[in-house]
Amino acid sequence: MDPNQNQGEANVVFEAQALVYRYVHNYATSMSLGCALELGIPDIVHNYEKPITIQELVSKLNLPIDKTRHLQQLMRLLIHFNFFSVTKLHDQDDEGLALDPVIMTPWRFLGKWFKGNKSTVFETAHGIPFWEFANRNPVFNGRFNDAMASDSHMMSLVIKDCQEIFEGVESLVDVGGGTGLNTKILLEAFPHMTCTVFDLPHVVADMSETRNLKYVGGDMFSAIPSADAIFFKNVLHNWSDDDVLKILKRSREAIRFAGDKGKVIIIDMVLDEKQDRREITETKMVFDVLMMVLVTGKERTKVEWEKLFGEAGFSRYNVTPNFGLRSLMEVFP
Ligand SMILES: C[S@@+](CC[C@H](N)C(=O)[O-])C[C@H]1O[C@@H](n2cnc3c(N)ncnc32)[C@H](O)[C@@H]1O
Ligand SMILES: C/C=C/c1ccc(O)c(OC)c1
Repeated sequence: MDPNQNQGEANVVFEAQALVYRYVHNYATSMSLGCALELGIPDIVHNYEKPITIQELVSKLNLPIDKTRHLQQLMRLLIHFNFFSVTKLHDQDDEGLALDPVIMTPWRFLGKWFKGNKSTVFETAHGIPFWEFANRNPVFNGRFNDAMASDSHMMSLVIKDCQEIFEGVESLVDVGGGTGLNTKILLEAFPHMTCTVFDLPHVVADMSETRNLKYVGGDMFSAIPSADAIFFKNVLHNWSDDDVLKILKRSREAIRFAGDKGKVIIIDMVLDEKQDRREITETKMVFDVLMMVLVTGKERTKVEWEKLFGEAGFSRYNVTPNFGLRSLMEVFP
């Protein structure tokens, strides 16, 4: 037998093993990252006046001195993954949510769900759907809403790049607007606007309103308050095509009296395997499956979005990409 051929076969096997090891142990990266956040490492590294040494980090963290080399191991992994270049981890407090047992447990039920007839994986694991769970568990509800709000820093960047999209708008409803941080940021840039944050009653209970910021509790499948612009950020990817169609039809009704000014503004992911870098597509596909596991949602390609807009009776739309993972879509009646 040709010894080279044997070696070739061995290589294929070892390559396959390395690939499987890499992904089957992916959670080690998540958990190490979670540990760094739990210990408050990003803030210490960021606030230190010069590059920090492991010894200094150990003493800042008040860790037992014999943990020094283990911290070195943890940090080597995280630095290898670039988490500490350009203060990436600083000011981002939403990653913790992904490691919450409420979010992680359903993954163990994915196979069972495939074979069963529950509508979501989350329900297979927890017995009730995601939004119902949030409604019944104030602690998780608070944690989830805070994590969602921490993504709002992207809103100031959106506003900076998309002034003209909001300029003619006099009234806006932020549907599924959570605790309202996105809307507050929008109102800082456009103080003449009148905004309504519309979300489930348990999310908007006890929020303090101002002259031009109101909170309304309700169900977007029943009715959406009227305005010039209906805004959805990170909402439609939570829902199936049938559900998005219903929500879009409600949105069309809500802008019925706005005339030429009426439009729907959507910030969500657009899958684009051809244009996006491989890692970006990877992250979007992970979110796609995450939406399948937690709720009844999915991520969509431009063609899939377009089909829904058409079916809901809208006549044209445009897409502004370039917000990292998210794009902004304007949809017109
Ligand atoms: C993923 S969060 C997005 C929050 C916020 N828009 C943001 O970008 O951070 C989805 C929101 O939809 C809300 N939601 C779920 N079902 C709803 C319904 N039937 N009617 C109105 N809002 C709903 C949830 O309570 C949650 O605040
Ligand atoms: C861990 C991340 C969870 C998450 C992120 C974005 C969403 O829209 C969402 O809705 C259920 C959940």
